[in-house]
Amino acid sequence: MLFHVRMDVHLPHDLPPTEAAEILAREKAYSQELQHSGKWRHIWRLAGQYANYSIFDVRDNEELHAILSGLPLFKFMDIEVAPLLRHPSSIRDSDA
Ligand SMILES: O=C(O)CC1=CCC(=O)O1
Repeated sequence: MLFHVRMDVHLPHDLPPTEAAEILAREKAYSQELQHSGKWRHIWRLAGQYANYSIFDVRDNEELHAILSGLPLFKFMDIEVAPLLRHPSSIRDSDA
């Protein structure tokens, strides 16, 4: 199942820089591992915002929830999820 996910990051201003750097490094590694696995299909920065649009390709809602709640930045994020399905007017044969 494909999901469109928006993540807005709100790092506390009083988070010590070393702690922030450590969390961001873990976030990057976690994200890149899932991108290599094919589950995290796309990640795009929203220009001018500490936010991203991502596309996930996962088995079901439960797997998506497990992935999102495992994000090292999870407690600092607002997350919006939209399930996707093929549009009847799409000219594409697949979602690749
Ligand atoms: O910077 C972000 O948008 C948050 C984030 C998610 C995965 C990642 O590497 O950073």
